[in-house]
Amino acid sequence: MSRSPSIPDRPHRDIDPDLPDNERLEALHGHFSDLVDVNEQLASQLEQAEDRREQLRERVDRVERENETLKGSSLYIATVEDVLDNDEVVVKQHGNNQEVLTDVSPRMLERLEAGDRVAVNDSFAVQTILDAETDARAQSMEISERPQVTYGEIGGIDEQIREVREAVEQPLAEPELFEDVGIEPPSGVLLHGPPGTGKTMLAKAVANETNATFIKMAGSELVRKFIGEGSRLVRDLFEMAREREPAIIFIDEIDAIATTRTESKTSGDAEVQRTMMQLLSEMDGFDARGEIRIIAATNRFDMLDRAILRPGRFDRLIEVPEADQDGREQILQIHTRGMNVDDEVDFDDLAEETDGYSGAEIESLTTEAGMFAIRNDREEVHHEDFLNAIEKIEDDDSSDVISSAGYFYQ
Ligand SMILES: Nc1ncnc2c1ncn2[C@@H]1O[C@H](COP(=O)(O)OP(=O)(O)OP(=O)(O)O)[C@@H](O)[C@H]1O
Repeated sequence: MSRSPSIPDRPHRDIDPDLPDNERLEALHGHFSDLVDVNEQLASQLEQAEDRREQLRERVDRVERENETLKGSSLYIATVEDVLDNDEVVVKQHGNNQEVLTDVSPRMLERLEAGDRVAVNDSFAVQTILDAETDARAQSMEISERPQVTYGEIGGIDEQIREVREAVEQPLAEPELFEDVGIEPPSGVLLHGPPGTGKTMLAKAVANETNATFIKMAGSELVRKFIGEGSRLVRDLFEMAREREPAIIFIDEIDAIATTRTESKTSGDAEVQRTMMQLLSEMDGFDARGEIRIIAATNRFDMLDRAILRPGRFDRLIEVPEADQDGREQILQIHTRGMNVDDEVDFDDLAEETDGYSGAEIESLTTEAGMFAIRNDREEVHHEDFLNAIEKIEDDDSSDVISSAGYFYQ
C-alpha cells in the first residue's frame, strides 16, 4: 500500500522591518513564491488522494460484487494441481475430475500452491481459497485408533453381534478361511433399525476387537454445500482408511445419500446422486478380502435406494431391532454396572416398565435415576429412583422420547 505523502512545511521567513523598502519587497516576493510552491504541492497531493480514494472505492465495489456473487451462487470445489509462471493454474474439479487451465490474478497467484482446495465459479475463475483449517476431511470424520467399546457392553442384540462378527470381524481376522473355501466375504454390511439401538456401538466394538481404526462419517456430512465436496469426501474417506489399515469405515445415516429420489431434478439432488455414485464406485473397486471393512447404518431402511444393496455393495443386511424385555434388562444392567445400586432394585420389573425404550433412552434413564438419589441425599440408587426417573422422562417428553423409538422406522 502506498504511504500518504508528507505535508510540506509551512514556508517561513523572518523579514526584518528595518530593511529598506525594496529589500523588504523582495523578501515578500520570495515568501509569496514559497507559498505558491507549497500550494502547488498541496494541490497535487490532493489530486493524488482523490485518485487513491477513487481506486479504493472501485476496489470496495469489486469486492462487494465478488462477495455478492459468492453469496448468491453455488461454487464448485477444485484442487489446484499446478501453478504456472504466466498467471495460470491448472485446477481439477471434484466430482467429474475435469482438469482446466485457468487465469488467476497476480495477487491470487501469490497465495496459491499446488494441492490447495479452491472454490471456482461456472467459468472456472478461482473465487476463494479454502482455508486448510476448514478442510472438510479433518472436520467431518470421527477417527479413533481403537475405540473403547466392547461386545460385552452391548445388551440385547446377541444374534446381531454374532452376525456382525461373522461378516466383518472374521474376514479381517481370518481372511484365509474365505480364501480356502474360495468365497468372497460380504463387501459391506448394512445395519438397519430404530435410533439408539446400538448400531454405532456394534461398529465400534468390531474395530476394538480387530484392533482396527474406526473412521466414522455421517451421511448428512456428505451432503455438503459445495458441488463436488461430497464425492471428494467419499474419496478422502477411503483414502484415509487405506492409510490406516486395518480400518472400519462406518457411514452413519447412509439414507442421506442413498434415498430413492423423487422426480425432482434439482442440482442438490444431482449432487447427492454424484456422492452416492462415488461411494458405489469406491466399493466396486474394493478388495473384499482386504483390510478395510465397510459398515453403514440407517433408521430409514424403507427409503433406501435399492442400488446400494446389490451384490458387491451393502450385500449383508442386519436388522438391529428395538430391545425386548430380556434385552432391556441386560441394557439396564450394563448401564448400572458402575453405579452404586441397591440390592433391592428389580431389573425385571424395570425392563417391563421401559417397554418401547431404546438402549440410548435406557442409558439416560439410569443417569436420571442417579440424579434422584443425589436429590435425596443418598449415595445408593433405589428402585423408586428408577420409577421416578421413568415418570419424569415420560412427563417431560411424552410426545417425543418414548414414541420416537419406532418413529421413522417401519
Ligand atoms: N444395545 C445396547 N446396549 C447398551 N447400550 C446401548 C445399546 N443401544 C444403545 N445404547 C446406548 O445408547 C448410546 C447410543 O447408541 P448408538 O449410537 O450405538 O445407537 P445407534 O443405533 O447407532 O443410533 P442412531 O441410529 O441414532 O445413530 C450408546 O452409546 C449406548 O450408551
